[in-house]
Amino acid sequence: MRIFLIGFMGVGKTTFGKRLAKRLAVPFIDLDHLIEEHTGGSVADYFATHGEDAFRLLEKEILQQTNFPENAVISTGGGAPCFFDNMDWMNAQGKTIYIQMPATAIADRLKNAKEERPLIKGLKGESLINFIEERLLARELHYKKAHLTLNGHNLNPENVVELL
Ligand SMILES: Nc1ncnc2c1ncn2[C@@H]1O[C@H](COP(=O)(O)OP(=O)(O)O)[C@@H](O)[C@H]1O
Ligand SMILES: O=C(O)C1=C[C@@H](OP(=O)(O)O)[C@@H](O)[C@H](O)C1
Ligand SMILES: [Mg+2]
Repeated sequence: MRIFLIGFMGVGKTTFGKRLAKRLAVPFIDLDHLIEEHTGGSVADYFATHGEDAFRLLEKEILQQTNFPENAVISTGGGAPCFFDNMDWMNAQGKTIYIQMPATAIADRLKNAKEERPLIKGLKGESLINFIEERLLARELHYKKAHLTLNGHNLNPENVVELL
């Protein structure tokens, strides 16, 4: 089975994706990592040099033009499902799993992981939480189209296996 993990920055898509892939004994693929292989630099560098619009175009191209294995766990960047027809595309190509967490918990997770995330780099405290709350509200329209929703607080590969 081809599984796409989606959800806001910091909910643990990359971390949990690796564990889930290991449990299912299938390859793990991170979309941001594919983009970085393609550009030869970091996502943060790409944002800084080319801006978000160019990143979204590239993200779509890499997502929709990669021949993902039939059996794989793919973690996506938090914005990927929210641009172009990426969410419908993923829903047609595999099983989509939305990892859900409240904004305050996401802010906690992101406190020490901001540098590599250009959208939140300069934010802290209330302004970080406010930014996450606003974006999450808009993005959930897309995230909620996922086949399955999991609580990001207690992710366990065993539970997912039972749901598949
Ligand atoms: N289950 C977890 N419990 C606590 N911290 C976690 C957990 N999963 C991920 N993290 C931490 O949260 C941050 C974001 O995780 P990451 O997997 O990169 O999320 P995403 O890919 O969704 O942005 C990292 O610092 C990571 O170490
Ligand atoms: O939410 C977003 O728009 C982004 C999330 C990041 O991935 P993670 O969700 O893995 O942090 C990365 O793709 C880029 O910084 C933009
Ligand atoms: Mg990630």
